Amino acid sequence: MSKFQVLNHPLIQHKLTIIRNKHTGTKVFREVANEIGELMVYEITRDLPLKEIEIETPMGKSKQKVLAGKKLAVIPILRAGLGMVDGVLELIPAAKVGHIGMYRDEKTLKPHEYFVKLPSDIDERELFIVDPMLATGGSANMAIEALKKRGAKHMRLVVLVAAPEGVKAVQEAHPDVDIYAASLDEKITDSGYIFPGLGDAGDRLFGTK
Ligand SMILES: O=P(O)(O)OC[C@H]1O[C@H](OP(=O)(O)OP(=O)(O)O)[C@H](O)[C@@H]1O
Ligand SMILES: O=c1cc[nH]c(=O)[nH]1
Ligand SMILES: [Mg+2]
Repeated sequence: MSKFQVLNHPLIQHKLTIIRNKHTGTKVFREVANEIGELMVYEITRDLPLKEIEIETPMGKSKQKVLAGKKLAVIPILRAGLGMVDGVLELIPAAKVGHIGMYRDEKTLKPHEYFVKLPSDIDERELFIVDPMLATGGSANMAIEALKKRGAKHMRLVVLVAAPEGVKAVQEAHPDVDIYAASLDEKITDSGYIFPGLGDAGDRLFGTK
């Protein structure tokens, strides 16, 4: 069974409340969603490997730590996942970015894949799949399948708001994929939205409603 972890850092929780608020407009929503993405990646990269190199400080030679150069990639699930990418790249600017386009049928809630473009060495990279919302888990599961089909081996799913149903669905289908969320919310409503959630993340990010 994969790990599911809620990142309880006070800054993450405070910022999540800002974007949950229906009175928060597109500009602030976009800024704060990216900030949360950045903070979440800070929290989950604590296990990145380091190596020692020799450098020279103004005082003389010394062995010091740098990242060991593990290859990383950020994979936003379009559209809403785009709202976390810039935040992630603030901390890991050398990461490659792969895109997976997915939309959920409003009636059936079933996901449909419409675009996949990934770094060619996807099989060598540790992937951070980002999407603000994990509701039924259908979109995340289809994105993970699309990645695995193309050779991806190591990936984690990073979401802002998760519903219990979505966490269970991903854990059952992909026990090798750890899930990180800023919140585990109560439920999915009859219309397929997470409650209390934050509404339609894509529409709020891009102002399409
Ligand atoms: O867990 P699920 O039940 O699959 O729902 C979650 C998905 O729904 C939203 O995308 P949406 O289909 O609204 O597309 P958009 O990002 O283009 O708005 C969201 O960004 C997730 O990808
Ligand atoms: O609450 C939800 C569920 C799916 N997609 C969203 O954007 N919001
Ligand atoms: Mg949407």
